[in-house]
Amino acid sequence: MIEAWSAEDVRAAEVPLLESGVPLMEMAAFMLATTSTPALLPTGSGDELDALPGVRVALLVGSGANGGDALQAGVVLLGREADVVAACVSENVHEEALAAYVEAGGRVVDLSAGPSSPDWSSTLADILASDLVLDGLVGIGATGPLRGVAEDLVRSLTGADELARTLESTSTSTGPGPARKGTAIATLGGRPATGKTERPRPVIVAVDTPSGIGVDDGTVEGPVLTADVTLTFGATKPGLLLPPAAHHAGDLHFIDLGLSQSIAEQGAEPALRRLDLKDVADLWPVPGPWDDKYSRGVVGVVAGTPAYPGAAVLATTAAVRTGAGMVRYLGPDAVASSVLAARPEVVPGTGRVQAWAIGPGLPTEGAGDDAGQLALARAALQEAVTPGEHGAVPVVVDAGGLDVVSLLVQDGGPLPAHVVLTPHAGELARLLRSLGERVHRADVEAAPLAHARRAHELTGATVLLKGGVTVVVGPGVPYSQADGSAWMATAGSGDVLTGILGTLLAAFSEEAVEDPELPARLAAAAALVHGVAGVPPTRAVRSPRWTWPARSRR
Ligand SMILES: NC(=O)C1=CN([C@@H]2O[C@H](COP(=O)(O)OP(=O)(O)OC[C@H]3O[C@@H](n4cnc5c(N)ncnc54)[C@H](O)[C@@H]3O)[C@@H](O)[C@H]2O)[C@@H](O)CC1
Ligand SMILES: Nc1ncnc2c1ncn2[C@@H]1O[C@H](COP(=O)(O)OP(=O)(O)O)[C@@H](O)[C@H]1O
Ligand SMILES: [K+]
Repeated sequence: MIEAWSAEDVRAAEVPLLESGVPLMEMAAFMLATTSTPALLPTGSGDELDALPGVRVALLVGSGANGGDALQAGVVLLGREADVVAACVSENVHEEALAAYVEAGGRVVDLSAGPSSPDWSSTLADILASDLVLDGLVGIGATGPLRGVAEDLVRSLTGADELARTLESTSTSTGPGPARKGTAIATLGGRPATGKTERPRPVIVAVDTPSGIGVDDGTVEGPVLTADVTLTFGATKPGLLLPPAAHHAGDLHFIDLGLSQSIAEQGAEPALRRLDLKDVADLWPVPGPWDDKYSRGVVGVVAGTPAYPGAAVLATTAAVRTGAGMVRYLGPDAVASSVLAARPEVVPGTGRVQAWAIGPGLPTEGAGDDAGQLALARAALQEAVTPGEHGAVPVVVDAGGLDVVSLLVQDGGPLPAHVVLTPHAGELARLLRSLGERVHRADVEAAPLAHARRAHELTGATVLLKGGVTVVVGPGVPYSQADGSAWMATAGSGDVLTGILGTLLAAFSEEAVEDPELPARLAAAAALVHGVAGVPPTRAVRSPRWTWPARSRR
């Protein structure tokens, strides 16, 4: 499991180590300089301490310790014969680190006057022509989006038009580095232009965090240099795991520096968790010789209408394939026939269930409901709220079922945490609006955690917000899962998640009702399994070790 900690907690954990003289910056910088470089060496000779003659490195240096890390890494890289330039966006950069860097023979360019600095254009060209860029503009000390010269620099590096002008007006062959091929402009951000031969661009390593992200909340309100790799120190920061900032972090690599223990000693809760394969394996219900179909868990699915029968097929299939003891289907005969044709083991009609999975393919409230599916969904939700003979029943609610939730909350107040809502951003905005909030899809996409949290506060339910990174908020520490791939952005994909989660809730039916934090964990586990199942086969098993992105050179 990855646990992420707020900037404040990380700072507090640093104090005892710094007071006892642990050279945290030097340690961070050494790791930065060694783990960043193997991919820059010819294949097969990737030793972390090899000399790097001819390798060009650009340091983007801000005014705090983040810039200090970059400068100290520069010292190590200079010792390995790399050609290093430090682009400083402030007159006041970390004093000791600068002195050590200058002493080691490093080249410094003062860009503190911004685009009017005499060396602005040539330095941009140097940065673009380098093999490795260390982004040390700002780290956990960031307040708000990038501003001032740091903002100007990142905007210039990521803006194709400006780059084109820069490269036209300067020679790009600056220094002893390897010859570069190709003609088109390489920017350091955005999508590569299709159909063009891109110039090879530097590998970008973010120092601690990509500069300018919301370190604690994952927001992105200004320009950010999208990294290939982020080397984060002491503890993973929530913003590295939360969308939209997570999309700028590249591959995450964690460098402990001995802070984990210090953080644990503070006794605080992490700000965010991410489950890994081992967590899910530990959690997963594996049947034993004493099990029968009822003890494994019965899932009741209310999904699909004659207009959308496929949603019912997908949700029931996912529930069966995830390992439910039994899947019951409730819905119109025409849909039940499709379900049974695909999954003959599904049992149509009513009966006792240990969890409900409701909503895929259901009409939204007011859009007509010939088949009475919304009434079935409402009845299922009542079983979560009002315990029956066998106690309360957990429910996962998706798509059309979310409208029923909104009516129930308006009528009867908060729901228990064993009701798990699984909206995408548009559905969450609609749900929040129905509860009186002024929210649009774009607001949810800009701050997914905050909006999922708001929906949890207003409904009481556990909220799993789907997307490229899935966020889950319940009564405990929230989760963020990023296990799938963009190939999963396809109609029907969410119906499968509903079925998977239905099976997990059925397997842990009583526990999920007793422990209000468990549904969020089960929801995160379901998102992980859904993601792994949705990744193209060659990527299905990802190495837990950090590997360089394929586009790095040599
Ligand atoms: N967590 C750890 O264990 C360690 C942290 N270290 C480094 O120390 C960093 C934190 O250093 P600092 O506290 O000095 O803070 P930063 O270096 O992250 O940023 C503070 C500086 O950036 C400026 N700044 C703040 N917001 C800005 C914005 N939006 N736009 C432009 N400039 C902005 C401030 O004026 C200040 O000078 C970490 O990110 C990490 O890189 C390492 O040196 C050692 C170990
Ligand atoms: N870009 C992406 N990368 C990874 N997963 C994605 C991406 N886009 C969507 N997904 C996942 O695909 C599923 C889509 O679900 P949903 O939007 O409900 O689709 P539908 O309603 O058609 O079933 C969600 O689980 C979501 O997390
Ligand atoms: K940074």
